[in-house]
Amino acid sequence: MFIQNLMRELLQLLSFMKSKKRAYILGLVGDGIGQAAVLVSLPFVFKDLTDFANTKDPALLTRAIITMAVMFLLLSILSPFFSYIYRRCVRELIVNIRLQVYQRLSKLPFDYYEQHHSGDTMSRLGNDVVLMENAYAEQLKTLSIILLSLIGSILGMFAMDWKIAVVLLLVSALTLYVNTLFAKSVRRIGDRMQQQMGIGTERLNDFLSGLPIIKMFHLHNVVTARYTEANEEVASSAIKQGHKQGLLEGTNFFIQFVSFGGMLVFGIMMVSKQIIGLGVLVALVQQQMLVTLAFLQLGQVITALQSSLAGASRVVDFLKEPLEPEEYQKSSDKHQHCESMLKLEQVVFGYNDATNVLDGVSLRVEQGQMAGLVGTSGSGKSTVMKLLLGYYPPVSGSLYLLGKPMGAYSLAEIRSLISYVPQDAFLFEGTIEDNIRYGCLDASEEDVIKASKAAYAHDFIMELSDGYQTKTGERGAKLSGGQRQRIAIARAILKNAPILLLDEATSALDAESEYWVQQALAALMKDKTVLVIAHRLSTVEDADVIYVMDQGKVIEQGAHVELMQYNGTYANLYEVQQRKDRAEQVSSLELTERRVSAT
Ligand SMILES: Nc1ncnc2c1ncn2[C@@H]1O[C@H](COP(=O)(O)OP(=O)(O)OP(=O)(O)O)[C@@H](O)[C@H]1O
Repeated sequence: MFIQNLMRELLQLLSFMKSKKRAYILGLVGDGIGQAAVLVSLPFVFKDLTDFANTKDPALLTRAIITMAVMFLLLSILSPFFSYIYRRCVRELIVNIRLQVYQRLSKLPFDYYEQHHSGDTMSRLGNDVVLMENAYAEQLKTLSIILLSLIGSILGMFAMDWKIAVVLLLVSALTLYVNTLFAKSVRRIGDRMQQQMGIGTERLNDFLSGLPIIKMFHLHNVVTARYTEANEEVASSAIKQGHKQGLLEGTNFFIQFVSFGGMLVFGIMMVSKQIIGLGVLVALVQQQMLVTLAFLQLGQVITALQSSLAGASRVVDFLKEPLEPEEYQKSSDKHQHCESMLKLEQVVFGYNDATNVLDGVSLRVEQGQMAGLVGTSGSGKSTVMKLLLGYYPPVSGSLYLLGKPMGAYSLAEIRSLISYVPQDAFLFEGTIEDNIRYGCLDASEEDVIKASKAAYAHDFIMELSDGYQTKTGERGAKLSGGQRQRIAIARAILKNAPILLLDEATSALDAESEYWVQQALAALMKDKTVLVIAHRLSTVEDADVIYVMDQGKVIEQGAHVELMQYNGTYANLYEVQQRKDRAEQVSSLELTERRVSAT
């Protein structure tokens, strides 16, 4: 069963080579034959030399010298050649696998990213692919040399004396059995260790992305303890693995010591009774040592291969993750039409089967209108955006864009119709120009500058040391929150999609930054159909229509004045926010007065 599984996984590993499989096997076996041939021929050379010492027959000496010369010549010419062939295949394959992992990562459905920690994925791109590379480049090569020298040595033993060869083979079978017994549990520990390393990477990732929060809340000890815990678990598994390996090696040594000792004693007795010659005994001892070494290495390489196969199978699993379909979910209403630019009709949706996060939501935004989406935290506002972006299909109900059901579009088309500006403006590592151009990759330099001017970003960009070529740093860390937002808005302006989804930033910007961001947003919204999630209700006071959400339902809708007159949830929320704003203004005034009087 173990051997079957091992073979299945090895074949799976080889299947990745696809068209390069033959070249890889040729290189591997060619290199293996070169190295194994030298090892296997050495006992015959020793036999000839020993017999020459006894008989003084010069033909034996000549044969020994020619055999050695041919073998070493083969090794020095052919081995580097074959080694180059298979190493090249491995390098190309690993680059390709990394690319496949990366490409799959970018094409997975949205819920994959929400369900999996980025550290786990980093671990697959890093640790697991390195383990896979080890399997191709090192362990399979060692395995091929071991197996070839094992086969050669066993055949050599039979050529010397078949009866002794049978006894030695039985000992070898026992060693192989013990090795496979150990390898199973080492594999289990290897699997666990890979998972724990993944958790360690997740925690390291959290540490790096959350560094400002860690410093602010003095969480060093907490996060270090979490990382140490993951690290200690890896260490404990590594110790267990080391313990098993030690036991395996000890057992192997014991078996081989007994067989080697027995071989020497019985061999000398047979030589003294002239059943076999001294040359044959010397060659058999050599072959016995080779077989011993091969089995010891076989144990080690199978153990190491277990860890690599565990890594490889995680990569294989990842590459089997279903991709996001190119088409949006098909529905029977594909040919229906509606007058609105954007519409949700009785939409029901839940992230899992247990609860509905949206429970029959209906809303519409007409061409050129601005609609606000407000409500308590967790009421489902961002979920509405995710459905409009095609990240998730609804359980029931219909969504329309530009008068057509979303099912009439491909996902790429849906996303080309929409510009989405999230709360946290994300910038990629690279220059400011690159970041703006992501809105439209064909845009000229003039277009980029025009969009930046419209987003009130041009002036501050020109004040930076390298202007548009300034590096943004990881996630835009070298820029302020307001600057990041204006660059993200310039990107959206460049995209020029007819529908705009905005998630208003809740992060406190200073009054000046906020002013410029508002100006940039006004430029972005011009002539667009806009749906904006508003956390400060004052931002949607001028909206054509406001939808108030609560627990996955739209509970009120209308213009600001109408909703205030209705005196329901919206009016209540508005009053609460006004009181809060007034209280904040008073306390900031008091603070300023205290500072003035203190000076
Ligand atoms: N990926 C997810 N998996 C499971 N549940 C989720 C997921 N995302 C959101 N939810 C749940 O769905 C509900 C609605 O979340 P949503 O983010 O849409 O609310 P929201 O109104 O935008 O809240 P906020 O104003 O705080 O951003 C919440 O109960 C939330 O816990």
